[in-house]
Amino acid sequence: MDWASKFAGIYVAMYSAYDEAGNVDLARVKKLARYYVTTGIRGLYVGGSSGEGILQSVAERRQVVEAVMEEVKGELTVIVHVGANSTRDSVELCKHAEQCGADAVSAIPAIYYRLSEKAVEAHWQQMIDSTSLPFIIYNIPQTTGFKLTMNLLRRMAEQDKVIGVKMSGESTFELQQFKAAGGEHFLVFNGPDEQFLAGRIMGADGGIGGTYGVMPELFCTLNRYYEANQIEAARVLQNQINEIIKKLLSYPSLYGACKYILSLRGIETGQPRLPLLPVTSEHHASLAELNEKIEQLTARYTGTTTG
Ligand SMILES: CC(=O)N[C@@H]([C@@H](O)[C@H](O)[C@H](O)CO)[C@@H](O)CC(=O)C(=O)O
Repeated sequence: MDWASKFAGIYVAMYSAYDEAGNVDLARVKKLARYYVTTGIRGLYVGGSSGEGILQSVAERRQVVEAVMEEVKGELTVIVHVGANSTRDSVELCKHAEQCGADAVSAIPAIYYRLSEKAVEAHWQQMIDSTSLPFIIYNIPQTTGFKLTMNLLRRMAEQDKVIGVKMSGESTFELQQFKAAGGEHFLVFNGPDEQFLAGRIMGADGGIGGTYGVMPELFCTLNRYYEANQIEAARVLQNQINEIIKKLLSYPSLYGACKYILSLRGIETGQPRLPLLPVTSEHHASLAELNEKIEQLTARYTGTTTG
Protein backbone atom coordinates (compact mmCIF):
# COMPACT_ATOMS: atom_id res chain seq x y z
CA MET A 1 0.00 0.00 0.00
CA ASP A 2 1.27 3.47 -0.90
CA TRP A 3 0.88 5.09 2.50
CA ALA A 4 2.85 8.16 1.48
CA SER A 5 0.05 9.51 -0.71
CA LYS A 6 -2.28 9.51 2.30
CA PHE A 7 0.09 10.37 5.14
CA ALA A 8 3.25 12.15 3.97
CA GLY A 9 3.55 15.79 4.99
CA ILE A 10 3.43 18.20 7.88
CA TYR A 11 1.56 17.39 11.10
CA VAL A 12 1.07 19.81 13.94
CA ALA A 13 1.50 18.01 17.27
CA MET A 14 -1.51 19.78 18.70
CA TYR A 15 -1.38 21.43 22.12
CA SER A 16 -3.80 20.73 24.93
CA ALA A 17 -6.68 23.18 25.44
CA TYR A 18 -7.86 23.81 29.00
CA ASP A 19 -10.13 26.35 30.64
CA GLU A 20 -8.94 28.70 33.36
CA ALA A 21 -9.47 25.98 36.00
CA GLY A 22 -7.30 23.53 34.06
CA ASN A 23 -10.14 21.34 32.79
CA VAL A 24 -10.24 20.16 29.19
CA ASP A 25 -12.20 22.78 27.25
CA LEU A 26 -13.79 21.21 24.20
CA ALA A 27 -14.80 24.50 22.56
CA ARG A 28 -11.16 25.58 22.81
CA VAL A 29 -9.99 22.21 21.44
CA LYS A 30 -12.25 22.74 18.42
CA LYS A 31 -11.14 26.31 17.88
CA LEU A 32 -7.49 25.26 18.01
CA ALA A 33 -8.06 22.43 15.52
CA ARG A 34 -9.99 24.79 13.21
CA TYR A 35 -7.14 27.32 13.34
CA TYR A 36 -4.88 24.88 11.48
CA VAL A 37 -7.24 23.95 8.66
CA THR A 38 -6.18 26.70 6.28
CA THR A 39 -2.47 26.70 7.09
CA GLY A 40 -1.47 24.10 4.50
CA ILE A 41 -0.61 21.29 6.91
CA ARG A 42 -1.52 17.70 6.16
CA GLY A 43 -2.89 16.97 9.56
CA LEU A 44 -2.87 16.86 13.32
CA TYR A 45 -1.15 14.57 15.82
CA VAL A 46 -3.52 14.55 18.78
CA GLY A 47 -2.69 13.73 22.40
CA GLY A 48 1.07 13.34 21.94
CA SER A 49 3.80 15.00 23.99
CA SER A 50 2.66 18.51 23.07
CA GLY A 51 -0.96 17.48 23.61
CA GLU A 52 -0.15 16.25 27.14
CA GLY A 53 -1.96 12.97 26.47
CA ILE A 54 -0.16 11.20 29.27
CA LEU A 55 -1.18 13.92 31.75
CA GLN A 56 -4.86 13.40 30.95
CA SER A 57 -7.33 10.73 31.99
CA VAL A 58 -8.60 8.25 29.42
CA ALA A 59 -12.01 9.98 29.55
CA GLU A 60 -10.44 13.35 28.81
CA ARG A 61 -8.38 11.94 25.96
CA ARG A 62 -11.50 10.44 24.43
CA GLN A 63 -13.29 13.79 24.65
CA VAL A 64 -10.41 15.61 22.99
CA VAL A 65 -10.35 13.16 20.09
CA GLU A 66 -14.13 13.40 19.67
CA ALA A 67 -13.94 17.20 19.57
CA VAL A 68 -11.10 17.22 17.04
CA MET A 69 -12.86 14.72 14.79
CA GLU A 70 -16.15 16.62 14.98
CA GLU A 71 -14.34 19.77 13.93
CA VAL A 72 -11.90 18.71 11.21
CA LYS A 73 -12.79 15.20 10.02
CA GLY A 74 -12.33 15.10 6.26
CA GLU A 75 -10.37 18.36 6.23
CA LEU A 76 -7.20 17.22 8.00
CA THR A 77 -5.61 13.80 8.44
CA VAL A 78 -5.79 12.93 12.12
CA ILE A 79 -3.29 10.67 13.88
CA VAL A 80 -4.25 9.91 17.48
CA HIS A 81 -1.57 9.20 20.05
CA VAL A 82 -2.92 6.39 22.23
CA GLY A 83 0.17 5.63 24.30
CA ALA A 84 -0.64 5.13 27.98
CA ASN A 85 1.05 3.32 30.80
CA SER A 86 -1.33 0.40 30.72
CA THR A 87 -1.90 -1.63 27.59
CA ARG A 88 -5.58 -1.79 28.47
CA ASP A 89 -5.97 1.97 28.40
CA SER A 90 -4.10 2.16 25.11
CA VAL A 91 -6.31 -0.50 23.55
CA GLU A 92 -9.41 1.35 24.72
CA LEU A 93 -8.08 4.55 23.14
CA CYS A 94 -7.30 2.70 19.89
CA LYS A 95 -10.83 1.36 19.61
CA HIS A 96 -12.26 4.75 20.43
CA ALA A 97 -10.07 6.47 17.81
CA GLU A 98 -11.33 4.03 15.21
CA GLN A 99 -14.97 4.63 16.19
CA CYS A 100 -14.39 8.38 15.83
CA GLY A 101 -13.01 7.98 12.32
CA ALA A 102 -9.34 8.80 13.02
CA ASP A 103 -6.92 8.02 10.21
CA ALA A 104 -4.23 6.28 12.26
CA VAL A 105 -3.06 5.61 15.79
CA SER A 106 0.40 5.94 17.25
CA ALA A 107 2.04 5.11 20.58
CA ILE A 108 5.12 5.48 22.70
CA PRO A 109 6.20 2.47 24.78
CA ALA A 110 4.76 2.42 28.29
CA ILE A 111 6.87 4.45 30.70
CA TYR A 112 8.13 4.18 34.32
CA TYR A 113 8.78 0.40 34.30
CA ARG A 114 12.01 -0.61 32.68
CA LEU A 115 10.60 -2.74 29.88
CA SER A 116 12.22 -5.40 27.75
CA GLU A 117 11.91 -5.36 24.00
CA LYS A 118 9.43 -8.26 24.27
CA ALA A 119 7.25 -6.28 26.68
CA VAL A 120 7.11 -3.22 24.43
CA GLU A 121 6.39 -5.44 21.45
CA ALA A 122 3.48 -7.09 23.29
CA HIS A 123 2.18 -3.66 24.39
CA TRP A 124 2.18 -2.31 20.83
CA GLN A 125 0.90 -5.58 19.35
CA GLN A 126 -2.29 -5.52 21.41
CA MET A 127 -2.97 -2.02 20.12
CA ILE A 128 -2.28 -3.01 16.53
CA ASP A 129 -4.56 -6.05 16.78
CA SER A 130 -7.39 -4.09 18.40
CA THR A 131 -8.41 -2.11 15.29
CA SER A 132 -8.03 -2.00 11.53
CA LEU A 133 -6.28 1.38 11.73
CA PRO A 134 -2.72 1.97 10.52
CA PHE A 135 -0.24 2.16 13.41
CA ILE A 136 2.74 4.52 13.70
CA ILE A 137 5.46 3.75 16.24
CA TYR A 138 6.43 6.77 18.35
CA ASN A 139 10.14 6.54 19.12
CA ILE A 140 11.25 9.17 21.63
CA PRO A 141 14.03 7.52 23.66
CA GLN A 142 15.17 10.70 25.42
CA THR A 143 11.87 10.90 27.32
CA THR A 144 10.71 7.25 27.51
CA GLY A 145 14.11 5.70 28.17
CA PHE A 146 13.31 2.96 25.64
CA LYS A 147 15.60 2.73 22.65
CA LEU A 148 13.89 1.21 19.63
CA THR A 149 16.22 -1.37 18.12
CA MET A 150 16.56 -2.11 14.45
CA ASN A 151 15.41 -5.69 15.09
CA LEU A 152 12.19 -4.64 16.79
CA LEU A 153 11.51 -2.05 14.12
CA ARG A 154 12.01 -4.69 11.41
CA ARG A 155 9.65 -7.14 13.13
CA MET A 156 6.99 -4.48 13.58
CA ALA A 157 7.33 -3.18 10.02
CA GLU A 158 6.68 -6.66 8.60
CA GLN A 159 3.02 -6.13 9.46
CA ASP A 160 0.88 -4.30 6.90
CA LYS A 161 -0.78 -2.20 9.59
CA VAL A 162 2.50 -0.80 10.89
CA ILE A 163 3.02 1.97 8.37
CA GLY A 164 5.77 4.06 9.90
CA VAL A 165 7.71 5.53 12.77
CA LYS A 166 7.69 8.98 14.29
CA MET A 167 11.39 9.45 14.88
CA SER A 168 11.93 11.91 17.71
CA GLY A 169 15.44 10.68 18.48
CA GLU A 170 18.07 13.13 17.35
CA SER A 171 20.21 10.95 15.10
CA THR A 172 19.46 11.45 11.43
CA PHE A 173 21.68 8.41 10.75
CA GLU A 174 19.27 6.31 12.80
CA LEU A 175 16.34 7.93 10.98
CA GLN A 176 17.86 6.86 7.66
CA GLN A 177 18.51 3.36 8.99
CA PHE A 178 14.87 3.03 10.15
CA LYS A 179 13.70 4.14 6.73
CA ALA A 180 15.95 1.58 5.04
CA ALA A 181 14.98 -1.24 7.42
CA GLY A 182 11.24 -0.56 7.23
CA GLY A 183 10.88 -1.51 3.58
CA GLU A 184 9.65 0.20 0.48
CA HIS A 185 6.45 1.80 1.75
CA PHE A 186 7.46 2.37 5.37
CA LEU A 187 7.10 6.02 6.43
CA VAL A 188 9.38 8.00 8.69
CA PHE A 189 8.24 11.24 10.32
CA ASN A 190 10.89 13.64 11.54
CA GLY A 191 10.53 14.50 15.26
CA PRO A 192 13.11 17.17 16.16
CA ASP A 193 11.76 20.35 14.56
CA GLU A 194 15.24 21.90 14.67
CA GLN A 195 16.39 19.22 12.22
CA PHE A 196 13.38 19.05 9.95
CA LEU A 197 15.38 19.74 6.80
CA ALA A 198 18.13 17.30 7.78
CA GLY A 199 15.51 14.65 8.48
CA ARG A 200 13.88 15.19 5.09
CA ILE A 201 17.22 15.03 3.31
CA MET A 202 18.01 11.74 5.09
CA GLY A 203 14.71 10.20 4.02
CA ALA A 204 11.85 11.40 6.24
CA ASP A 205 8.48 11.58 4.49
CA GLY A 206 7.33 14.52 6.56
CA GLY A 207 7.39 15.74 10.11
CA ILE A 208 5.34 15.82 13.29
CA GLY A 209 6.26 18.67 15.58
CA GLY A 210 5.17 20.74 18.53
CA THR A 211 6.68 24.05 17.47
CA TYR A 212 4.88 23.73 14.12
CA GLY A 213 1.83 24.75 16.14
CA VAL A 214 2.95 28.38 16.35
CA MET A 215 4.45 28.58 12.85
CA PRO A 216 2.72 26.00 10.64
CA GLU A 217 3.07 28.07 7.47
CA LEU A 218 6.83 28.30 7.93
CA PHE A 219 7.19 24.53 8.17
CA CYS A 220 4.94 24.05 5.14
CA THR A 221 7.12 26.50 3.20
CA LEU A 222 10.25 24.69 4.37
CA ASN A 223 8.76 21.41 3.20
CA ARG A 224 7.91 22.90 -0.19
CA TYR A 225 11.45 24.23 -0.60
CA TYR A 226 12.79 20.74 0.08
CA GLU A 227 10.36 19.19 -2.40
CA ALA A 228 11.32 21.75 -5.05
CA ASN A 229 15.00 20.97 -4.41
CA GLN A 230 15.61 24.57 -3.25
CA ILE A 231 18.01 23.39 -0.61
CA GLU A 232 19.83 26.67 0.00
CA ALA A 233 16.55 28.54 0.51
CA ALA A 234 15.42 25.71 2.80
CA ARG A 235 18.62 25.91 4.83
CA VAL A 236 18.20 29.65 5.33
CA LEU A 237 14.59 29.20 6.46
CA GLN A 238 15.46 26.31 8.80
CA ASN A 239 18.11 28.53 10.41
CA GLN A 240 15.57 31.32 10.91
CA ILE A 241 13.09 28.83 12.39
CA ASN A 242 15.81 27.52 14.71
CA GLU A 243 16.37 30.98 16.18
CA ILE A 244 12.68 30.97 17.09
CA ILE A 245 12.85 27.45 18.54
CA LYS A 246 15.96 28.33 20.56
CA LYS A 247 14.05 31.21 22.12
CA LEU A 248 10.94 29.08 22.75
CA LEU A 249 13.09 26.54 24.58
CA SER A 250 14.40 29.22 26.95
CA TYR A 251 11.09 29.58 28.84
CA PRO A 252 9.98 27.55 31.90
CA SER A 253 8.21 25.20 29.50
CA LEU A 254 8.11 25.07 25.72
CA TYR A 255 4.40 24.29 25.79
CA GLY A 256 3.61 27.20 28.09
CA ALA A 257 5.46 29.54 25.73
CA CYS A 258 3.68 28.21 22.63
CA LYS A 259 0.28 28.35 24.31
CA TYR A 260 0.86 31.96 25.30
CA ILE A 261 1.81 32.84 21.72
CA LEU A 262 -1.41 31.23 20.51
CA SER A 263 -3.37 33.32 23.01
CA LEU A 264 -1.90 36.47 21.45
CA ARG A 265 -3.62 35.36 18.23
CA GLY A 266 -6.96 34.92 19.94
CA ILE A 267 -6.57 31.15 20.42
CA GLU A 268 -6.92 30.51 24.14
CA THR A 269 -5.67 27.12 25.35
CA GLY A 270 -4.96 27.81 29.01
CA GLN A 271 -1.79 26.77 30.82
CA PRO A 272 -0.04 23.43 30.47
CA ARG A 273 -0.74 21.00 33.33
CA LEU A 274 1.73 20.58 36.13
CA PRO A 275 4.38 19.28 36.34
CA LEU A 276 4.84 21.26 33.10
CA LEU A 277 5.42 24.84 34.16
CA PRO A 278 3.41 27.77 32.86
CA VAL A 279 4.97 30.99 31.67
CA THR A 280 4.22 33.99 33.88
CA SER A 281 3.74 37.72 33.37
CA GLU A 282 7.49 38.34 33.41
CA HIS A 283 7.73 36.41 30.13
CA HIS A 284 4.84 38.03 28.33
CA ALA A 285 6.64 40.98 26.74
CA SER A 286 9.41 38.88 25.23
CA LEU A 287 6.89 36.32 23.98
CA ALA A 288 4.90 39.12 22.33
CA GLU A 289 8.12 40.16 20.57
CA LEU A 290 8.73 36.59 19.48
CA ASN A 291 5.19 36.32 18.17
CA GLU A 292 5.75 39.46 16.15
CA LYS A 293 8.92 37.99 14.71
CA ILE A 294 7.07 34.81 13.70
CA GLU A 295 4.27 36.85 12.12
CA GLN A 296 6.73 38.98 10.15
CA LEU A 297 8.60 35.93 8.91
CA THR A 298 5.36 34.21 7.96
CA ALA A 299 4.19 37.27 6.06
CA ARG A 300 7.54 37.50 4.30
CA TYR A 301 7.51 33.86 3.22
CA THR A 302 3.86 33.33 2.47
CA GLY A 303 2.24 36.69 2.13
CA THR A 304 -0.22 35.71 4.86
CA THR A 305 -0.57 36.43 8.56
CA THR A 306 -0.75 33.84 11.34
CA GLY A 307 -3.86 35.28 12.97
C1 LIG B 1 11.37 15.76 22.38
C2 LIG B 1 10.16 16.49 21.86
O1 LIG B 1 9.36 16.94 22.64
N1 LIG B 1 10.03 16.59 20.56
C3 LIG B 1 8.97 17.31 19.92
C4 LIG B 1 9.50 18.41 19.08
O2 LIG B 1 8.44 19.04 18.42
C5 LIG B 1 10.22 19.41 19.97
O3 LIG B 1 9.31 19.98 20.86
C6 LIG B 1 10.88 20.48 19.16
O4 LIG B 1 11.76 19.89 18.26
C7 LIG B 1 11.62 21.49 20.06
O5 LIG B 1 12.75 20.89 20.64
C8 LIG B 1 8.13 16.40 19.07
O6 LIG B 1 8.89 15.42 18.46
C9 LIG B 1 7.05 15.82 19.95
C10 LIG B 1 5.78 15.67 19.27
O7 LIG B 1 5.70 15.73 18.08
C11 LIG B 1 4.61 15.44 20.10
O8 LIG B 1 4.14 16.41 20.65
O9 LIG B 1 4.17 14.33 20.22
